Amino acid sequence: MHLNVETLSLINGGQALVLALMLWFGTHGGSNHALNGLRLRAGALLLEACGDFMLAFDFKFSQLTLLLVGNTFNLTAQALTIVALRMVLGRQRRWREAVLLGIAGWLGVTYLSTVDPNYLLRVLWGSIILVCNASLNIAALWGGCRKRETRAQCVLIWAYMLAIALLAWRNISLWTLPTPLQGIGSPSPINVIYVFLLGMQPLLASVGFLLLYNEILQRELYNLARIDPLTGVTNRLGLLEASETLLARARSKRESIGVLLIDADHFKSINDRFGHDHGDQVLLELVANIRRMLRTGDLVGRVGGEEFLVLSPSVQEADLLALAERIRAAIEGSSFPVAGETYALTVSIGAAIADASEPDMMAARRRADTALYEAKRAGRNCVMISAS
Ligand SMILES: Nc1nc2c(ncn2[C@@H]2O[C@H](COP(=O)(O)OP(=O)(O)OP(=O)(O)O)[C@@H](O)[C@H]2O)c(=O)[nH]1
Repeated sequence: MHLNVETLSLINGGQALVLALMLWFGTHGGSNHALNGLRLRAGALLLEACGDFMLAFDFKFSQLTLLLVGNTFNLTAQALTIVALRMVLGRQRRWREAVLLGIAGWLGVTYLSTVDPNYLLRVLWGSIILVCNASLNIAALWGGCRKRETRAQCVLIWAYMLAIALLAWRNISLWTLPTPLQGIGSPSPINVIYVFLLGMQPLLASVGFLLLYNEILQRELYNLARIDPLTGVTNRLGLLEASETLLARARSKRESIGVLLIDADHFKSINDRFGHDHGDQVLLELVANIRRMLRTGDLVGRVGGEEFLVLSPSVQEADLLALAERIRAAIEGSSFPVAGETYALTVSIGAAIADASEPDMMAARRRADTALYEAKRAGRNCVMISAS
């Protein structure tokens, strides 16, 4: 089968246009950085389509117009794609690098076409710009690749690396030919792979964007279901899951887990006196105080209202009591700013140890609850531990 450049460009342009419309109309109805990134990618596809259509109808344009305008479309599309990817990932946009790369690409190609025409060097220069492009995208994706929940990022990094390897292969194979210019259009394996992937590029990159977007949505949903929106700490569901994970780890190490139930004393009076919004601010301050007292590996979550749970792995009773006492004293010693006044807040704490042999954490939670009840009955602002 023989396809000329015009036909290939028409197919590519049509593909990019359809994808641009799908992405644009399929992402309306909301506004956040990831959705805006997808829309920017739609804009880039539209420019790619314009560049391809110019090539498809090249007989309508002069060589110079084709070169200058066509490259402006393509290089702007590449720059927009870099920024769009960063937006989808929630990173800083960094327009400057993307724009500078586009300008360098445009100037280089223009110079090698008009001032000092050299087709081979132009191919090399275009490849260098594409490699820089791919590298900027890899840099944006890099941070997440180590985590298991960012598999789409890893896939995209591999895809960009493969693109760099192919560009290197194509250029090395061209430059090592006795007559490199003739090799550019020859049906060698690398040229066939290159043209095939170049043709699929709008589709492949768009699928990559959607995979990333899907992954980001999954992560947001996961967090929304497990994070308390007011205080930003783990909620009940998150605590339940974390409890099981910690217990499984404790079993394997034959260690125990400390459980603390922390409840603010007379919190209702804050709401009654200052209003609910100020009560919320006090809760935030309370969580910050608790967090400051925890070791790495300890977990704090909100059980509900003004009650918090701390899970502290690998502790004995004495360590747990010391931790609870530190938290209690720190809160008693802090002044909580409320509506221009300072409020002296105290907490009552019920403590319990979950033994590694326990089937789940529920029994320890209940014991900590009983101890908390005793602390309240004993006059509040104190720590009680339950017998295991
Ligand atoms: N501001 C605010 N208040 C909350 C929130 N959740 C629960 N509360 C309030 O916390 C108060 C808890 O009241 P109580 O259960 O009577 O407990 P308390 O006043 O702290 O008294 P003791 O626990 O017995 O010391 C209620 O007034 C709830 O409205 C919240 O998210 N924000």
